[in-house]
Amino acid sequence: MDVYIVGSGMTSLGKFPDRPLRAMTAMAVEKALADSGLDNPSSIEAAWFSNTRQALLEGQNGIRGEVALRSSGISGIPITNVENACASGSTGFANALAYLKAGFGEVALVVGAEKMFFPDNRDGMFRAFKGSTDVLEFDSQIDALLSLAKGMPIPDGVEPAAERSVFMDIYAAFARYHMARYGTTQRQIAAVASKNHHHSTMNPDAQYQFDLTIEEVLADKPVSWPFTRAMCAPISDGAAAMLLCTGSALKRFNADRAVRVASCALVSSTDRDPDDLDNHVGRRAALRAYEQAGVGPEAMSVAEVHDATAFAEIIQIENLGFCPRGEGGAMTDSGATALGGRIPVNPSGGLLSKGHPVGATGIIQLHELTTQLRGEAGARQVDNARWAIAENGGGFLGYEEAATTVTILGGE
Ligand SMILES: CC(=O)SCCNC(=O)CCNC(=O)[C@H](O)C(C)(C)COP(=O)(O)OP(=O)(O)OC[C@H]1O[C@@H](n2cnc3c(N)ncnc32)[C@H](O)[C@@H]1OP(=O)(O)O
Repeated sequence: MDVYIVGSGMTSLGKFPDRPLRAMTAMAVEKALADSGLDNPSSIEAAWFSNTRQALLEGQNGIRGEVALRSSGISGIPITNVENACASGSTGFANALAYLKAGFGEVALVVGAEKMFFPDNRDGMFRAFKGSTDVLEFDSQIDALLSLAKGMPIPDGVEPAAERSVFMDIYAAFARYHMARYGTTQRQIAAVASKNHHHSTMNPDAQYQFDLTIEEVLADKPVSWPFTRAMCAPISDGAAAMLLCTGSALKRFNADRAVRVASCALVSSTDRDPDDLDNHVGRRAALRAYEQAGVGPEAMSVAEVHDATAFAEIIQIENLGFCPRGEGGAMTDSGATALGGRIPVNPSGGLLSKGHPVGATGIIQLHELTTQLRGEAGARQVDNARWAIAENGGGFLGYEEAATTVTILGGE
């Protein structure tokens, strides 16, 4: 059974100390409903609500979805709260898709909302990231990662930032491993950041809309070597919402603007050998999504990948099969992943520059791809976009993200 995206909306992203989670949720839902042509939510049969940190930072309880959606007039229907670290948005999407494909209903809503910026609680703001790891095994897992990275030692005199998310250290260790094994350079990692910052100058919803040259990225404040601040996703507030329906309900919406969901593969990490990148969680998700959709990487027109750090984009374009293993840095250097290149990656500006409100990110990526496939992306529009792919990863377990979703849209 085919499922379609028939309504999509997001808030602008940024640091909004005066904007509570409920207000952002209501803004995103209102936009998605308006986009779908519905003037009220009464035909929504089930909803998924993705959020990772309000329980930690605001003492909210476990019924965030029921609470936040009530002000949008959504109640009485099944509402499922989703927490799967930075992959929460796409996990909600995968579950809504399964519900529709199984025939339980015809119209479903997926919402991701996150409030991360608490200027009066900076310590808590950074500490909350650790909740997306195995906190009981954390020290031994970090030690294992650091030993993996020892082939590329941190240069003398480079100090980490005093305040940072633990994920910047985790991704830095992965990056150093990749540098030692494949010769990836810090400059190539900076090139990803420079490209994505340039893309975000064309995205009015992006948190940062300024250009940064590779030299400016390299000269920014060190966070965790090889990363500077401009190579790290920022602290962001924001929300996104999406209405999905089955083919049988499509006639109730504007079918011309509907976007088909071709596949969606959610997988979790394994105890793989650290050198066995053929079984990397991102690679396994990509292979499964391509198989379900019946297409391969060569068919893709545009991608949104989870660049929580600039290095992450390098390994994920390898996992998605856009280039051979180890050549993600060289592919970035070639310009193939920039707008106008062979396969533009993160035309939205990516997490690095558009922003990364973690529980909402998976849906924000799909919002961008929906906009691209509809031909409505303005200055950042990818020519003749027909197939689009998103990769959304979250948490840390073993030697990889704890969860990864790859979703393919379009093809009709
Ligand atoms: C699987 C996963 O997805 S894990 C990833 C989850 N997300 C994270 O872990 C978040 C990682 N980020 C961080 O830890 C922090 O944002 C840091 C350490 C990179 C930067 O923190 P700070 O130095 O405190 O910077 P701060 O957030 O106060 O920003 C200060 C200024 O730096 C600049 N800046 C911050 N981030 C960026 C960026 N990505 N690009 C360009 N400029 C930036 C902005 O001008 C910002 O100004 P603003 O406050 O008006 O927005």
